[in-house]
Amino acid sequence: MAPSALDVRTWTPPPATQEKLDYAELAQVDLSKWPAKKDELLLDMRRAVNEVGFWFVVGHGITDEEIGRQMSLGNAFLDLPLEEKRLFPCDFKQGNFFGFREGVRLMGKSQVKDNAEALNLPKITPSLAHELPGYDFIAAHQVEIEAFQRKIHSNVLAPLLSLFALLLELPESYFLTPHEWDRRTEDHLRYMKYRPNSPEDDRAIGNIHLNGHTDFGLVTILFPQIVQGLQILTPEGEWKYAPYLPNGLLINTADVLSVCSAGYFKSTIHRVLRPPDDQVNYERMGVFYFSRAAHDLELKVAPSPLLKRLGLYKEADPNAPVVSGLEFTRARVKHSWDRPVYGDDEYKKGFKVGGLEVRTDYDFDSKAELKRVVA
Ligand SMILES: O=C(O)CCC(=O)C(=O)O
Ligand SMILES: [Fe+2]
Repeated sequence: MAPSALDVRTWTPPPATQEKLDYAELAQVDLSKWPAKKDELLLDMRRAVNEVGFWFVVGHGITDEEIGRQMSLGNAFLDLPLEEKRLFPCDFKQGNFFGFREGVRLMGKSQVKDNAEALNLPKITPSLAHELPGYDFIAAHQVEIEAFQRKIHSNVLAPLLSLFALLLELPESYFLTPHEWDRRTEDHLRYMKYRPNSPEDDRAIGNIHLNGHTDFGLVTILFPQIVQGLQILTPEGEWKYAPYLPNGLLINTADVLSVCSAGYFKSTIHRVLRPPDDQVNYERMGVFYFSRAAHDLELKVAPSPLLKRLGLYKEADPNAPVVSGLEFTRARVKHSWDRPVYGDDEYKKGFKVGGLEVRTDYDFDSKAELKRVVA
């Protein structure tokens, strides 16, 4: 019998690396303290966001089985024939990231193509039904994908957004209300797979599978990744590997939260390298949830008492055009992805949307330069 959309082979994780890598020391925030031990959790969060800008969330209630099942679904989808995956490509001309992203761009000045592919799925909710890519495979698994997305939203995103607001001494609902489940946002669940490169290709691209970058939304949730490669730029200006923590969700703050907090929450720079030798021949399957700006969010500094005391608050210029979350995100995606070469010189120039200048050059050689950027 021909395989049907309902047949999903169970994905099995490759073995952990035995190599001694230089790992970042990351805080762990236990979300089972939410909301009963809110004050304690706020202290934990303050430490986590101010240290590296990447931290682990534990006690979130999402099981290994649920995560493993999503890895299996993502893996099965990305193993479909290319013609099928190509049915609903991301419309980069419009800065629309929903759909399939093929590994077609050339990496910098090399002749090597991007070795990663991804499928980005909007929240499965009526207000965004028109954005859901119409694959039979997704339709066949829609109910469980929606349930997983909803669980991420209620168990992880909602408490985090509330805690960000409380840290800024804003009403708890400040970020959450515009990003409630049913509201239109550019959030997406992503299945992403890097396929092994030949040693020659990796040499040609300096072993970099994903250039240094920041993420475009409020916060990114990375499900456990056993195949090493992700590196974080620490406040000391050093690239350190993100450790693997079973059932720990890796969290990082991103551009929109940085704009809304005048840089109090840093948009953390990270990149992905060729895996260590004992994992280099495995595919690197990943599941992520990218929280992105609500369509109607105004990109401006929040009127936070903390930011005011720190001298970071700046009232928006009443004559400057208001940039919406939708405009910002679409411009950001278009700038990054609507180009044949990944990370070319045009890309590195950054771009402007409304009165907002967005920096996109995170390729450095010297430690001094790294330090300047993260300061
Ligand atoms: O693959 C990873 O570990 C990170 C991917 C990432 O940073 C991104 O897609 O923005
Ligand atoms: Fe990223």
